[in-house]
Amino acid sequence: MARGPAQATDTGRERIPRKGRVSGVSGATNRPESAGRPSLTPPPDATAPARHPDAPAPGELLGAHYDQCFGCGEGLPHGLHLAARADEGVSVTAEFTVQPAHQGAPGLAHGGVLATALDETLGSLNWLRRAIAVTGRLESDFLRPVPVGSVLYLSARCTAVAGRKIYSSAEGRIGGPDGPVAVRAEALFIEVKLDHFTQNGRPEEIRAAMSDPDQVKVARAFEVNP
Ligand SMILES: CCCCCCCC/C=C\CCCCCCCC(=O)SCCNC(=O)CCNC(=O)[C@H](O)C(C)(C)COP(=O)(O)OP(=O)(O)OC[C@H]1O[C@@H](n2cnc3c(N)ncnc32)[C@H](O)[C@@H]1OP(=O)(O)O
Repeated sequence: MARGPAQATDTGRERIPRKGRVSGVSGATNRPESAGRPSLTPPPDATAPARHPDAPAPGELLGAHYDQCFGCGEGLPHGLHLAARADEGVSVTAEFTVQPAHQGAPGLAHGGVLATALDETLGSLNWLRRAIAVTGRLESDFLRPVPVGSVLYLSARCTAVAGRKIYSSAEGRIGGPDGPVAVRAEALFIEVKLDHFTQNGRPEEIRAAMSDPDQVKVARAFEVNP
């Protein structure tokens, strides 16, 4: 894989050498396209991801992790309403129909919305491992424009785990599950405890979530991760 001047630090995040920066151009660097890659490559001691014994069988729907989630929640009219299905191993599929509310240019999906669809699909993989994790890094490629009304056929798989770091990749095809790839992403998710949400989320939503028995059930299922 081509590597630019970015160097991996001992934390896995890359540092751009001073001499690599473009001076005199406001906000610009000559950061190469490959700059993000080092932290998305599993370290040598990474292991293969393992499915939780209670993970849904291949073909089963995973269900939303939170009713108000923009990606998977059913409670938001303009959300993506992504419904991920377990696949073999630690992998999932999902479909997303691009709505007029998701436009960037006339008649085309907004790139940020497509990145969200990839992020959500990747995030749902963690349910198969019963790990609570948040996106640390998401690198997306947009290969084809995605028209409003199209169905994006998404698939994602977890590739490796190293401590709290979870490596995964996803792609979205249009025109059918075997159609051309329109978007793809590689991601690094970081495992967190439930208190990541309870300590950082706005209190009114946290209170509402904690008094919703269905939500508490989801949170408990994560907590009994062996
Ligand atoms: C009953 C009530 C409760 C309800 C709960 C319901 C259940 C919910 C269940 C499931 C929810 C899932 C939701 C999914 C939604 C879709 C996915 C999203 O959009 S998530 C949102 C966007 N992401 C963030 O908001 C993260 C913001 N960032 C952070 O909070 C921190 O930076 C965090 C937690 C990611 C890491 O912080 P640190 O202090 O814990 O850990 P450090 O030491 O910094 O990192 C650990 C390792 O990861 C690497 N790392 C971290 N961030 C990195 C990055 N950006 N790039 C490269 N490496 C990174 C570090 O270099 C370190 O590596 P080395 O262990 O030293 O090898």
